[in-house]
Amino acid sequence: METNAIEIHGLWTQFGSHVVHKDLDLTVKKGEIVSIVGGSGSGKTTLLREILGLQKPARGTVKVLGIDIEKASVAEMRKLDDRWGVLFQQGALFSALSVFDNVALPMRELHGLPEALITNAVLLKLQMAGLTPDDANKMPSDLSGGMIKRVALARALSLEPDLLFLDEPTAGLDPALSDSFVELIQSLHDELHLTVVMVSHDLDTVLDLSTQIVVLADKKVVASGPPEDVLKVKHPFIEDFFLGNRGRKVLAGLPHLDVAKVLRGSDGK
Ligand SMILES: Nc1ncnc2c1ncn2[C@@H]1O[C@H](COP(=O)(O)OP(=O)(O)OP(=O)(O)O)[C@@H](O)[C@H]1O
Repeated sequence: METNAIEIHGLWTQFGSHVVHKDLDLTVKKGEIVSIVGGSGSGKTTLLREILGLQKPARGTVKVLGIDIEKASVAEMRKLDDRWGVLFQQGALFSALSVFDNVALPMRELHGLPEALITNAVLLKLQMAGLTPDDANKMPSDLSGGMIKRVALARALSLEPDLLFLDEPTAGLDPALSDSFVELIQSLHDELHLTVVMVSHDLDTVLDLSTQIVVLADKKVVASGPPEDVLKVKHPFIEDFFLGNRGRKVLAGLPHLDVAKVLRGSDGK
């Protein structure tokens, strides 16, 4: 059985003459919570789209759960679709469908399961995402931003994926909602043994959740590994993003990261 959830080798991405990724390599082991970080335009979302087979790289190979995305047959891609759940930045609920029908949609589309089974599964997914059975009959227009994210998460979990992709999961949430969403992702990861891959600009989310941080810069992965290792890599983006004033404050609240002690020790704060 494969131990890697994702393996990318020699990936090039080009739009016209604009090279976004140049000979990029990346490995994600199963069970990790991975954050992809990088400056604006560094190609984070594009990389996510290439991993999901929504966009074709100019060169290189992308394997997800052992399947080469480019060579995959329609049947293999369908199987992969069943094994991953995706939460895109624009929550993307169908506005004409109730919460229940939004969450049920992937099950109805892919499996033709009996309705009684779907009902039980939808209620369970809603509960997992911190919603109540009463929420099932609501329409998306009745929901707050935080609830929309939770419904979208329930839908991403609908086919019991092994892999969960999240694009900016806490964007647009206030700090309290963001914290509870982070806790939710953590507990889902722990309970369901998911591999989670997310793109995030949010330092708190990245440092609270990640077991692996992947830094995109200079058209490739310049650092990848546990947070305490990545924070020690000397690179201008890493220093700006993690070790500026804001980053130091967040790190000071996370004593489990050794690097925080190192930093506090190094400048006496
Ligand atoms: N379909 C496309 N056609 C042309 N250029 C594109 C296309 N998609 C992305 N790009 C370009 O590729 C680069 C990477 O874009 P991408 O959205 O992946 O970056 P990002 O790291 O996710 O950025 P941000 O943090 O701002 O969301 C950008 O310069 C973008 O303009």
